[in-house]
Amino acid sequence: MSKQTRPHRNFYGRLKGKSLKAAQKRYLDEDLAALSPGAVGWEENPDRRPLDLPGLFEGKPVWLEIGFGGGEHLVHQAAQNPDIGIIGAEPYINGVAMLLGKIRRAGVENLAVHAGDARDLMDVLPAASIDRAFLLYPDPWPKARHHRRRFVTAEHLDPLARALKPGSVFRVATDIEDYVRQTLQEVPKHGFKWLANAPQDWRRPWPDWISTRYEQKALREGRTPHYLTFVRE
Ligand SMILES: C[S@@+](CC[C@H](N)C(=O)[O-])C[C@H]1O[C@@H](n2cnc3c(N)ncnc32)[C@H](O)[C@@H]1O
Repeated sequence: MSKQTRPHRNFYGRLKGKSLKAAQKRYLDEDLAALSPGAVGWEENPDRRPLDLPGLFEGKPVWLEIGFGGGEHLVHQAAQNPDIGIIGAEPYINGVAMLLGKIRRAGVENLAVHAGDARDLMDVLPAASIDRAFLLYPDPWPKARHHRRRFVTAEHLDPLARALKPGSVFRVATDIEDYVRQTLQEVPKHGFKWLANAPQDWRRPWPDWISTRYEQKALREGRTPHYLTFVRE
C-alpha cells in the first residue's frame, strides 16, 4: 500500500466504537501479529502445546487479564509493572484496536495480546504458570437462563485454576449484585479462597486500580462496583 493510503498510525486510539475499515484491519493484523503470543489457534497448534511463556516474557512473572475491553487497565498494569509480562484476551476487535493505540502511546513492551476467546488461550497456558489474573466487569448476562454463560462457571474456572500458580491472586470486579452472588458461590468451588478483607474490603478498589470504561459507565448509571479478591489455594 502506498504511503498516501496508509492510515494514520494513531487511528486505533480514535475509533470510539466505529467499525474498522479494511485498510485499518490490515494494519491491525500486522500490529497484532507482533504482539501475539502465537500458537493459540487450532490451525497453528492442533495438539494444543503449551505456550513458551518464559520465552515470551524473558522469564518474568506473567499476569492475565480476561476481557480487557478498551485495554485501559491492561496498559496501566503493564506500564506500572515493567518487571512482569501481561497477556490480555479480548474477542471484541474494536477493543483490541483501542488497546493497540494505548500500547503505542504508553510505549509498553511487556504486553501480549490474544485477540479472541480467553478459553482458547487458557487451553495453551502451561499448568501453574500465571501469577495473577484479572476479570474486570465481565459480561453480566442478566437473564436467569443465561447465567450459565457467565465466566464464573466450571467451564472457565477450572482451566483458569489450572493455569494459576498456588498462592496467586484472582481479582474480580463487577457492578451486578447477582454476579457477586454467583462469583462468591462458584469461585471457591474451583480451588480459590475469597479474601474478604484483604487487602481492602470489597467496597474499595485495589491500591493499584485504574477505573475502566465499563466501570465509568456503571458509576454514571448509579451502580456500585464490587472488588473481590481470591487466592488460588
Ligand atoms: C462488560 S465488558 C468489560 C470490559 C473491560 N474489562 C472494562 O471493564 O471496561 C466485558 C468484556 O469481556 C469480553 N469477553 C466476553 N467473553 C469473553 C471471553 N470468553 N474471553 C475474553 N473476553 C471476553 C467482551 O468482549 C467485553 O469486552
